[in-house]
Amino acid sequence: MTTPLRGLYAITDSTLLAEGRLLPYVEAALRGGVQVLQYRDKSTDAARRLAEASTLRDLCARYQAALIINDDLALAAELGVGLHLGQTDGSLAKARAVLGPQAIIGATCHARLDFAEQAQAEGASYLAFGRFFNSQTKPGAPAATPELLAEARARFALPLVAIGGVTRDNGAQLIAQGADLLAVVHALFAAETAAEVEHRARAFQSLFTPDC
Ligand SMILES: Cc1ncc(COP(=O)(O)OP(=O)(O)O)c(N)n1
Ligand SMILES: Cc1nc(C(=O)O)sc1CCOP(=O)(O)O
Ligand SMILES: [Mg+2]
Repeated sequence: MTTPLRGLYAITDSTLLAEGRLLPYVEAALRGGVQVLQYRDKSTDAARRLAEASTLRDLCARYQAALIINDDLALAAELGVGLHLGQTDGSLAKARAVLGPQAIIGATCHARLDFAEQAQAEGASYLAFGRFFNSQTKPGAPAATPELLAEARARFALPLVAIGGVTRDNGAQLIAQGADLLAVVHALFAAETAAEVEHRARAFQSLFTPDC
């Protein structure tokens, strides 16, 4: 079954999900309706990264969500899952050749439509733009405006991801401007309990249903 590239896109954070929170918080997010999960871990502990990502792959499969690995083509290939690449994370065309035509491969485009053109030409599955708002997770990421999304929407048929300081309150305007997926770290996972994560995920998902 193919995961639809529309809805809430949760991204893990090794600080917020430390001390045993990774699995219960991610499972709560999946129960709440997360469609795509990105494993984002900047550490160099390859054994832990493999173990965690492998467990997340099985968890995502149970909820029919897609797992994406941030930055690490070798890990994505080993697990047979998707990959997200930034502008300095290696060749998208090579990743497409290694992972095959069905793999979900995302590309960071910041606020640059020319980066998006390039990513599309190299075989990207989705185009990620941001940061749209102040981000506690990545405060220094280049800024983008919601209007840029509308321009991208007019130009590209690929799914568009909006990232950076996205919350339940500001997400609707990004969807209105053309975002298919809202990528979120802090507003989802900076929670006291797993139950709160599930509640937040449902609230984000409701933005994508017509009756919200
Ligand atoms: C969905 C999504 N969009 C953008 C990014 C940022 O990627 P990148 O610029 O490579 O930065 P890091 O996340 O690697 O710090 C992303 N991870 N996911
Ligand atoms: C990993 C990442 N990349 C960004 C970009 O703009 O490229 S913003 C970002 C962090 C997103 O986390 P939060 O939802 O907590 O702001
Ligand atoms: Mg990266």
